Amino acid sequence: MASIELKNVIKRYGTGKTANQVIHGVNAQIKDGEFIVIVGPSGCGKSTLLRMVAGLEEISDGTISIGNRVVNDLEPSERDIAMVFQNYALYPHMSVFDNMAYGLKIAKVPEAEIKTRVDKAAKILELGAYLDRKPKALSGGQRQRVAMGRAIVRQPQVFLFDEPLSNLDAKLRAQTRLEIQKLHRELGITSLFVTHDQVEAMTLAQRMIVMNGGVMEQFGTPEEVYTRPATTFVASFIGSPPMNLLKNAPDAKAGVITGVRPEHLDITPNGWSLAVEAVEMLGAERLIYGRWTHTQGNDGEVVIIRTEESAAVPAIGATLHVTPRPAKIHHFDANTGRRLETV
Ligand SMILES: Nc1ncnc2c1ncn2[C@@H]1O[C@H](COP(=O)(O)OP(=O)(O)OP(=O)(O)O)[C@@H](O)[C@H]1O
Repeated sequence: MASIELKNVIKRYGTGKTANQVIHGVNAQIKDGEFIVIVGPSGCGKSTLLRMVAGLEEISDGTISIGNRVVNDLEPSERDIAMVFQNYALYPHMSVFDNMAYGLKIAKVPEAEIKTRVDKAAKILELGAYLDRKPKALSGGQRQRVAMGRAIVRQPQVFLFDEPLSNLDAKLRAQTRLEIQKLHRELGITSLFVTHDQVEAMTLAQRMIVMNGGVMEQFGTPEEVYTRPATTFVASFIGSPPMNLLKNAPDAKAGVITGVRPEHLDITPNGWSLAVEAVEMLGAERLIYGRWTHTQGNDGEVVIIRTEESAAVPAIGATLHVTPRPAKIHHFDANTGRRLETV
């Protein structure tokens, strides 16, 4: 097992005038045994970051260390990592056993040792009954587990996961998420897990790196990221529906964005005045969309309120008053998007 350190890591594709910088100086210290999720929208650079740790992409500037050893110039095979890909990358003509054993055979691990390690991984992943099958005779979830098994048997210092769950349906994704958590509890191997799915990030991460446009916007526990987002981007990316980010709240100061999550707005006799535009029933809860009544014309700003499904349903067009819970109000600089601690 090992810690991982990223120091001012930069990635450029191309050179000279055509160079395109896609990672803009990422700094992060990952502790030995931590499970870290890198999350962000498509194109934000999360795969590039992971592939630089893996050694599949060159690092343009900065350093990456694994277990106190700078790995910038090391081949992937020298980094003591194992990677699980989105498409599993299994060999179709090999049995499950051989798929898991392949890397060890190449590394000339003795046969008895290979068998011990594959059997142990198969037991952990409940693949024991499938060792003779070919990948095509497995379900998507089972293939996924074989891909993980292949990573486990290598006994690496670090696991790298690149969207490993995105080919699974919603139910299997939720189930595999739990299996990955269990695996991490049992093996305790430092892990970096890339996803664009905020629910996956929130549920799997001990700490998460939120990326946007090649910049690390925040690095913190899911709780920190949710309760104290560092920027308007993080506030709107994590949480569904997203945090209301309001320029026109009645009590707002110029240049300050007021942030409040839909669940932190209470319907009260007085308070912010909104005209109800739509109501959505989501099962256990209801979303109400309201537009300011105090701004002239249509400023495009809609406030979302989350209520319990048992709460009274307002009529479309009715005026609704809501009050944000004082301890749950956030403020952001309208220019930089950064969190303001005092307003
Ligand atoms: N080989 C390449 N040459 C030039 N630009 C690239 C190359 N690979 C990736 N990029 C660019 O780098 C940026 C980051 O890509 P990356 O694949 O890391 O994003 P991502 O966050 O993993 O996205 P996704 O979730 O869609 O996979 C993108 O703008 C992409 O177009």
